[in-house]
Amino acid sequence: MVPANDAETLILDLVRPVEDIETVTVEDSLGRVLGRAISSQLDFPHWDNSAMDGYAVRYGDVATVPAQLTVVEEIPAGQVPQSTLRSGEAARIFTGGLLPAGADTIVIQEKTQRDGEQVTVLASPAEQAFVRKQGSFYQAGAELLGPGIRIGASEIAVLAAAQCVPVPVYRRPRVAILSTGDELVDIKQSLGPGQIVDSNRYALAALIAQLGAMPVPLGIVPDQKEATRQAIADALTQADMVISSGGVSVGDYDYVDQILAELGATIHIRSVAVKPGKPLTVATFDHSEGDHSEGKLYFGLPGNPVSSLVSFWRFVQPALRKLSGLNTGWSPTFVWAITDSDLKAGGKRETYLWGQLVSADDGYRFTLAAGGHSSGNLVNLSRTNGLAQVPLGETMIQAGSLIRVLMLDRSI
Ligand SMILES: Nc1nc2c(c(=O)[nH]1)N[C@H]1C(S)=C(S)[C@@H](COP(=O)(O)OP(=O)(O)OC[C@H]3O[C@@H](n4cnc5c(N)ncnc54)[C@H](O)[C@@H]3O)O[C@H]1N2
Ligand code: MOO
Ligand SMILES: [Mg+2]
Repeated sequence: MVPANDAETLILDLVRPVEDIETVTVEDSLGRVLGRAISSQLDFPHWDNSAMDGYAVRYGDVATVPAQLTVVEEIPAGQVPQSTLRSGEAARIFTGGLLPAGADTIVIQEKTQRDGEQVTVLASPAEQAFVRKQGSFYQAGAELLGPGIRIGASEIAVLAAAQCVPVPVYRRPRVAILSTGDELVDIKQSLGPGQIVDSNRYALAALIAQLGAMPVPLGIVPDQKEATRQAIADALTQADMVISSGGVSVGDYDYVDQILAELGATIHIRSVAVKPGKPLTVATFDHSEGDHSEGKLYFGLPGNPVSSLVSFWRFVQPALRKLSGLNTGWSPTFVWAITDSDLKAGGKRETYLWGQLVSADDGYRFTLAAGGHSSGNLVNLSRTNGLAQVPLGETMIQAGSLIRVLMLDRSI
C-alpha cells in the first residue's frame, strides 16, 4: 500500500498535460485554462483620468486654501477636454473623465463650494490626489495573464478590457468512464435480484465536468476478460485519460489489472494506504503499440461508490487538473478545522470521514455526517462538503481537536 502523499506525487509525475490550443469567445472562456500568455497593446489606465467626481486643478493653485478658481470646462466620462488648464482655473470633472492638459490633481466635490463660474477649494488635497495615471496599473506589451491559469470572472474582465478576442485555451481533456460489474444496470432499467444502478458513472462524470474536462461515459462492462480488454482498448482510442470503477480488488472477477498488464500497460500503483479507497490501480501506456494509448494515464478506481469518489477527490482530481494544463494548484485544498465529533479510524490507512465543514468566527468547524461511514453508503455522503483526515497510525481524534479537512468543491 503506497502512502497517500507518495501516491499523489507519483501520479502527478506521470501526467502529460494537453498541449493543443483552441480558441473560444470571451464569454465561453469561463472555467477554461488559458493556453498562451496574454498581453495588451494598451496601457491601463489608457490615459490619465479622474477617480472621483470633483474638479481637476493645478496642485500649485490649491496648496494653500481656501483657493478660488474659475471653472472653464466640464468633462464627463467619455469626452475629450477642449482646454489646457492655466493657473487659477479648474475643470468640473466626473469619475472616469479624462484629465485636461495642465491639471495634475483632483479635488473631490465634497471639499469645494460652487458659486456660478467660481469654485472655492476648502481643503488642500495631496499632490496628484485621485488621478489614475496612464499606465500606472499595467504598461502596454507586458504580460497581463500567463498560460496555465483557470479563467474566472476577474480574468474575463481583464481579457475583455484588453480586447483579447478570441481567447486561446487548452482543449478540454476527454476522460473515458468505464463501469465494470455484472451486477450493474442502467439508470432506467428495473432492478432484478442482486442488481444495482451504475451510479458511479454519473458521479464520476459530474466530477470530471466540474473540473472543466469532458466526460466520455462508455457504459457498463461485464466482468469478463474479453469484454474488459475490448472496453479498455476502445476507451484509449477515445480519451486522454481513462477511469474505470470496480474490478480492482482481489476477487476472482476483478480483471482490470490483469487486462491492463496484457495490454502492455505499466502498473505504477495497485493499492494505497487510504480508507476508503484502498484498491487503486494507476497505470500508463507508455510502452504499448498503437498510437492511441501513448502516455495515457489509467485509473482503476474501487467500485464501492464512496471509495470511488474519495479516490477521485484525492488522486484523480490533481491529475486531471494537471492534464488540463493548469500550472499550479493541482492538489486538493486542505483546511484546518475543529471537529465537533470524535473521529475513529483503524490506524492502518489514512482515513477520510465525510461531513459538513462550516466557517465559524474562529475558523472552520467539522461535523461528521450521521449514519454509517461505510464505503457503500452513498446516501449520507450527499450534502457533505469535507473529508476529515485521520492520519496513518491514529485511531482516535477527540471532539474539540484541530484536524485537516479536504474541501470538496460544491461550487456547482
Ligand atoms: N478479500 C478482500 N476483499 C476485498 C478487499 C480486500 O482487501 N480483500 N478490499 C475491499 C475494498 S476495501 C474495496 S474498496 C472493494 C473494491 O472492490 P473492486 O474495486 O474490485 O469493486 P467491485 O468488487 O467490482 O465492486 C465493489 C462494490 O461496489 C459496487 N459497485 C461497483 N461498481 C459500481 C457502480 N458503477 N455503481 C455503483 N456501485 C458499484 C459493487 O456492486 C460492489 O458492491 O473490494 C473489497 N473487497
Ligand atoms: O478501500 Mo475500501 O474503499 O475501504 O471499501
Ligand atoms: Mg471486487
